Amino acid sequence: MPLPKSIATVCLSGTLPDKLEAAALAGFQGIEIFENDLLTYDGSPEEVGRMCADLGLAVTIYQPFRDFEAMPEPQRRRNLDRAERKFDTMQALGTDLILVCSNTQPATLPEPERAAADLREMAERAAARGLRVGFEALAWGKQTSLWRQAWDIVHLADHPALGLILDSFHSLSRGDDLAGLDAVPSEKLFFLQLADAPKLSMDVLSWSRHFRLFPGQGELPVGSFLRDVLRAGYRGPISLEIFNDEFRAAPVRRIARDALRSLILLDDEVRGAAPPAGVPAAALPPAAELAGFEFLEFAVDDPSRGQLAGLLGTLGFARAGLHRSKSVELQRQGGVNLVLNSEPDSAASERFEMFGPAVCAMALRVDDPARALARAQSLLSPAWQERIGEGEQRIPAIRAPDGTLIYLVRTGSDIWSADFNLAAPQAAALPPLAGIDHVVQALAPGHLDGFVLFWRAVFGLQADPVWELPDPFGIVRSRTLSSASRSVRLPLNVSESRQTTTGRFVSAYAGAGVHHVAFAAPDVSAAAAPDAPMLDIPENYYDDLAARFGLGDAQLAALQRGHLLYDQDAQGGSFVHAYTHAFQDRFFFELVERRGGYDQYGAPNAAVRMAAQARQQRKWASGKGTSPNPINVCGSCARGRERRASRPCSRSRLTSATMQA
Ligand SMILES: O=C(O)c1ccc(O)c(O)c1
Ligand SMILES: [Mg+2]
Repeated sequence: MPLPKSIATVCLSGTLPDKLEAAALAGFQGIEIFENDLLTYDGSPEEVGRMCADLGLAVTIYQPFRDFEAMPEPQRRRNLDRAERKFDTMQALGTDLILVCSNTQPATLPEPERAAADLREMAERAAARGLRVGFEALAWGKQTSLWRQAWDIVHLADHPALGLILDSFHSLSRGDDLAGLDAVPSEKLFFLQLADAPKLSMDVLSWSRHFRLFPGQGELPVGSFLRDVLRAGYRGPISLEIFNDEFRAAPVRRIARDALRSLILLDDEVRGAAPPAGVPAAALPPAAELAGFEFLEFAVDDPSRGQLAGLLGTLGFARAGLHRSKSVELQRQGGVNLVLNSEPDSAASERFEMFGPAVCAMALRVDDPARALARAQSLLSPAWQERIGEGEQRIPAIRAPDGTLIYLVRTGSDIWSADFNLAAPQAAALPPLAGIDHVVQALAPGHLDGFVLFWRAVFGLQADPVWELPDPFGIVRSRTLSSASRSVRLPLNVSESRQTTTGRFVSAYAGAGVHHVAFAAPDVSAAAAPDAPMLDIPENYYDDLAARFGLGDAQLAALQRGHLLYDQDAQGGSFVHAYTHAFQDRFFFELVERRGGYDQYGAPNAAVRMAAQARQQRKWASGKGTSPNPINVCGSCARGRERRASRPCSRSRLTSATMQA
């Protein structure tokens, strides 16, 4: 049996009914009613209680009750009167548990005995109505800020209707752990709130109120926290309490689904390898073993298909096959398969019509597609059944949060000969590419955490901490996901600015999508044809390289000649890479060579790349230079519709932003 799952209304956006409906729809069994959500709602607590019951949601807790314990008179008496009124509210809502968070008032007395006496009195009054009181240490509480202090008070008060509430954020943000929790009788563990967060150095109150994340999105050891709580005998609901500015501004159903996905994953992780005694083992199918990308698929129309094939040709790609029945071709270079799809009335054409040329699907090599699909479904990612023609094979698929199709291909299987007329292999013009090294996605603001969770949960990828990359027109935040074997690497970029290369891509594309694809080249300096449209890198960059790494003149000259960028890691590994110009101001390609176990992405070079792209973009926009890819972009709104000169932009004047080739 999975643990019962609950969520606090404060995690979600919208009105109280919106929040309740979204929580129920996602599949939660319980809801914490956050006081502010009730105070600002214009229905009675009875109505709210009925709404919850109709939606099948148990009201797990009413919270918070603030600044209660250890106050001098006359506040002490007033607080007890206030408690009685909240008991009325609880009874109307249909919950028996209230959360008292530790007092933050400067006037709180430093007397645990007084705190215990007050909480005992409150619990006595609660018990008279069949209600219970749980005490939680806020990390910034005036006298009580650690769970052990809260427990000492609860222990001292010694009332059956008074217990302890644990909140992972308050403990983990302080670097505290749960050593000693075994000594707390399990019936005294009244409730458990879970929250993750990125590691930030800031005051803990602001950190808590704005930057909490769902478990699995941040960097706190929430899994081992939960494991310890279960070991101590807690068997109540696990409840999310996330204060996050982005979540409160996002569509409520998306966030509610992310929330439940995070708890399903956490529940599974905790019960996976070594479930605490008496807790049943995990039930999710294990994550797939990934063996890289079988292909990426681009949505194109006929003209852009030819143009894209042209650009790919400069990197040594050649047409390796045509689909038997559809307007689809396979471009191949060594171990890289790219599918160009211009079939009308398909998922690809739908994407193309909305956004212009774009990656519409990726195929991952997995050890067991059926198991990978079952895991995805358990984690709230339903199967996607793409329309297929008669006699064509069906490849299991799901959709990423941005709608990109993710095909699940059995490692080592041949998916090509059945549906494609394959050309006889030709002598390659350039040394073969080893494969797809990484695929970078640009996300709209507010989408990073949801994407991280999706990839971590469904495919078991690991997430690195966030990097901040300076674009000339704003900051790009980047977080990389990768499989343990590093066969799949997915950096995710997000930018608040619409002017950064990430921001311009996202606004042109009206959402998220693949922004660049990096190919693994055994020798980057030989991986592009002389006519490949490679991004110019300024001389200053090479001067700095010489200074930073002490490279010899010949090596520097070779790097500069090839428009190559360079990085080294502390272990002596190095990275040589180069970028193409963007295709139709959308996505671009990178060639990368990893030497000596280098495991990063050349982040120190990102600023140089983004500045070069911005410079190139301006050149084209001002009519200087020739874009390798003909495109008309609307100067003011930069939307995808403007890809065709013949179709004027509905939102503003169409300007020919780049020269026609
Ligand atoms: O930020 C707060 O005030 C607050 C209130 C109630 C909680 O349970 C909590 O963890 C934090
Ligand atoms: Mg809490």
